[in-house]
Amino acid sequence: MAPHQPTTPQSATKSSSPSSEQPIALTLGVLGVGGIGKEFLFQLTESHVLEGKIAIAFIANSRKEIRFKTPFVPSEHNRELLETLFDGTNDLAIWAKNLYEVLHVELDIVTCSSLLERQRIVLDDVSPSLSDDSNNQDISDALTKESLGAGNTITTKPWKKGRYCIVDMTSSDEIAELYHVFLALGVHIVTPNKKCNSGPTARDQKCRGLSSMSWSTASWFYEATIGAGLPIISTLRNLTSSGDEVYQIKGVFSGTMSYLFNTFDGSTPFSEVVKTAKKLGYTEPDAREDLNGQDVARKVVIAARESGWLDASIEKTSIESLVPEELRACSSEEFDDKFGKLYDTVIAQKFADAKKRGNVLRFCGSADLRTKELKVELMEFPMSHAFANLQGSQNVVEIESKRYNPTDSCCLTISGPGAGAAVTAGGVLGDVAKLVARLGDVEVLV
Ligand SMILES: NC(=O)C1=CN([C@@H]2O[C@H](COP(=O)(O)OP(=O)(O)OC[C@H]3O[C@@H](n4cnc5c(N)ncnc54)[C@H](OP(=O)(O)O)[C@@H]3O)[C@@H](O)[C@H]2O)C=CC1
Ligand SMILES: N[C@@H](CC=O)C(=O)O
Repeated sequence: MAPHQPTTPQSATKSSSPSSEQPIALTLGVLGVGGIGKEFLFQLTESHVLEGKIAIAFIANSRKEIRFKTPFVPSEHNRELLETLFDGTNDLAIWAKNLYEVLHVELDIVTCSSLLERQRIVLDDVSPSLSDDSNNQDISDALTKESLGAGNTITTKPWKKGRYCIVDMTSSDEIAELYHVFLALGVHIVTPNKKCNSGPTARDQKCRGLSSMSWSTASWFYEATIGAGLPIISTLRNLTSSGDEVYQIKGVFSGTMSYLFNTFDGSTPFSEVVKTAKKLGYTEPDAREDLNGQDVARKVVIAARESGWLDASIEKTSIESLVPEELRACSSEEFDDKFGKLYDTVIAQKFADAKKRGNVLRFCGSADLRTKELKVELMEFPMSHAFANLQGSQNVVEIESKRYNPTDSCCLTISGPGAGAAVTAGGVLGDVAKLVARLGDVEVLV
């Protein structure tokens, strides 16, 4: 493989990682160190409960990767130092330099310049022998259930099968495209990235199959794909796995859209409120993904699939977009420049009209499993309605089922902050903790 370009000295003095003495439960490959990924690493270094159980094999953004020669164990004695090193910069080359010079951690820094290269580097980390293949498609095709065969094992190097987990904190579809390869290799996935579980149904079902079949040891956890750290997916799973029947899920699924309509009162231009939501870390990497309803549509599709409607899809969803037609395909700079000019007065008028009727605006999503309808739309609610009384980035999700229904009792309602680094990274770390608990504290690895 060509892309390996070590820019750090190869022979470090010593590793400060106490890994060789620790009963490591899980080794992580961390993809994406933006708002969520960085907070995830902070929380991991702060977690007393997980301390000493987790090692990190690599940390990557879209351009670079820090590859630890011995999986690195964030621990009590390097926590303060790590927080200082990670603070204030997203530049992996600087992290690598500090980790090497200050903590004497042995590592390589690998540079990649294309998505394909990124895929190859990740596959190389997960299983070096497989990524020597000339074509990723060959690799994917080779890893079908048939070719693996029941009971067959592939030994991932240098980690033992079942003890390695990719934490995907990107929003990349190309990384989602690799999930079935990871799962087929027995590599677990934990992610807040919605691209796979809301994406093409065939791909989603392949991954669901791979993570639930008895011959596969790999798990796929994605609680943070709806409501950030709120227990929405686990609740839907509890209902369906215990025989309840989900009829409908509806609510305010977007932290960004909730913040926008809870905050906008006509005094500050709407486009300025969007910029604040971005600064607060609520928006998708491209805020248009929130404003055009795609992010809510993904969550509605995920909720529907978790409730048993497996071929629910974005294509079947009726979506109202708040992004003007002429700004849908332009650069993000052009969008930032023109959105206010084109849309501020439009939304101010909608707000004023709703107010005259004694109502507020809320951007909602719904999945009706009886009528097979999926909707994302801007709606009006009177102040007496639960959806009207939200604050900040608060989400509210109402689940109507055979057991929880408005006739006999009332819906099951889950509510709380639905976006932002702390709660989302917490949700991701919660999934990692679940995985560690599932695997048990068996002493393996490193
Ligand atoms: N923000 C929130 O409140 C919530 C976010 N999420 C989800 O969490 C994920 C991350 O969001 P957030 O941290 O805000 O996004 P950011 O844009 O802040 O960070 C994304 C990170 O992913 C990296 N990346 C992108 N493509 C690749 C790739 N192909 N390979 C490796 N790394 C890549 C980026 O690298 P680079 O800098 O080089 O581009 C960057 O480090 C998204 O899927 C989002 O939908 C889910 C729930 C809530
Ligand atoms: N952009 C999303 C982030 C979480 O999924 C939102 O605002 O809800």
